[in-house]
Amino acid sequence: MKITVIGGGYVGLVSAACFAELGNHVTVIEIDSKKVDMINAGVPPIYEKGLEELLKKHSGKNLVAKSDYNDISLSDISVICVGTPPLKDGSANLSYIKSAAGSIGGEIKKNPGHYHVVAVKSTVPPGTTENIVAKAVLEKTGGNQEDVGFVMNPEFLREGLAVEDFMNPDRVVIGSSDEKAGDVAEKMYENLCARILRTGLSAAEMIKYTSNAFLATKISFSNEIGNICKKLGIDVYEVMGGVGMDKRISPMFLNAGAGFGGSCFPKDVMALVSLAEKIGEKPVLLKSVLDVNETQPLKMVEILEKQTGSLKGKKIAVLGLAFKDNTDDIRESRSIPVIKELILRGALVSAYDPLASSEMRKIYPAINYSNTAGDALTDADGCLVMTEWPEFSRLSSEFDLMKDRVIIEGRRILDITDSEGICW
Ligand SMILES: NC(=O)c1ccc[n+]([C@@H]2O[C@H](COP(=O)([O-])OP(=O)(O)OC[C@H]3O[C@@H](n4cnc5c(N)ncnc54)[C@H](O)[C@@H]3O)[C@@H](O)[C@H]2O)c1
Ligand SMILES: O=c1ccn([C@@H]2O[C@H](COP(=O)(O)OP(=O)(O)O[C@H]3O[C@H](CO)[C@@H](O)[C@H](O)[C@H]3O)[C@@H](O)[C@H]2O)c(=O)[nH]1
Repeated sequence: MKITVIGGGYVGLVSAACFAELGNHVTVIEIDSKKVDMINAGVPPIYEKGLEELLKKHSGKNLVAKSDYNDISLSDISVICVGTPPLKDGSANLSYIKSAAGSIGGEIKKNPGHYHVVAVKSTVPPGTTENIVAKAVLEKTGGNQEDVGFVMNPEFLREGLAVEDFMNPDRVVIGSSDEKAGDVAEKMYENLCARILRTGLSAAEMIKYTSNAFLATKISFSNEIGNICKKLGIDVYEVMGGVGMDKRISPMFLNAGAGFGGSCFPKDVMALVSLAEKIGEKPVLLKSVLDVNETQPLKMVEILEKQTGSLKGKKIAVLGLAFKDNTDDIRESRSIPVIKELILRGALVSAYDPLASSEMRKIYPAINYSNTAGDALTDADGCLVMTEWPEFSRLSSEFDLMKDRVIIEGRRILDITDSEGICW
């Protein structure tokens, strides 16, 4: 089928490449012309495992990028994948969604009699597809509801594993305004072996927020238990290993340490808090999830300073800048508040990340960036491990290069014994 993907970022580009791999004809509409050129040249603007291979295979054939919205109503479905970043009050900024929906509506108007589905894949608060997207589209089409259907099809991929997650989803949720619209959306996935859940529009929107809030809650819960365990001298990883063996709990997302970063968990929990407060609810638990996550990285610096004494003038190696492994994305990375605190306390930061140094340089141009973990560790008075990069688990003799072997583990990734490193 013919699919138009609006927005060529993490979700849009990965979805577009995977839809092409599934045998569809895909057009990506992206307002950033640099990204358009890169996509058409088969070069991914972001790092994501497996994406380059898919672009090389499909770009210029059944995957094309462009900046204008012309002719999109000739495709069967438009899938909106633009950003929904947080506003100052924590609520989701829906201006990109509104603008994309208006542009789609303008094109649908030019092609009467051709049925087109508008699907939202971006994470949006309940009611958005119906009250903002459909409204913006129908305003442009003059209220013609015959030729258009609406779908909310949330995306659950994780960065770093995006292609794999897209191709092997636990479920595909399709919320729709009516059966016909939902059937068109379901067809996009027909070559994928996936469990499909059909719901209403608002339920699909809420499933996405609730999934992220629940996963973030598991992490903050593990961090709180980890902090208690630490005071009691108990290994929280041993504890959570046992807890996660209960099928009702599952072992996933119970890793304590530096807390959660990324463009989704912090933003989506904040948006849910903001939404709850607007309708007169007191989201006590969700607020605590964010509170625990804010203090967690600073705890690492406090533990470090307890070991090293004053950080003033001390060289501190920060291993890992990306918010998680296998990505160059530093959005809400826990390294950001940690580096800020280290600088405030007078430390000399020496950072290393396999992919994300150039991104972090935009925020902290004055700290030292090393080309290897060994360089960052040489003569260091202390080390903080911030990202679960697999290459860090193989580090060993590199720690001998430190002046003092003070290692604070934020991700429990190192293959060193507990007596050598301090972790949750
Ligand atoms: N990043 C993830 O892992 C992930 C996973 C699931 C869901 N989501 C959700 O998906 C949405 C997109 O996230 P992302 O990380 O891909 O964002 P992103 O910022 O990487 O990409 C958004 C893209 O949309 C483009 N854009 C903005 N307005 C446009 C317009 N009117 N027309 C065409 N292009 C436009 C931007 O230039 C940008 O390239 C968000 O709502 C996010 O919460 C993200
Ligand atoms: O046990 C854990 C697991 C993860 N993390 C941290 O949590 C953050 C998020 O990790 P992850 O969920 O793997 O990556 P994201 O790409 O942010 O994916 C989340 O956010 C996406 C955007 O909404 C969703 O689509 C995914 O389902 C959801 O997992 C990272 O900083 C991890 O280091 C922990 O601290 N402990």
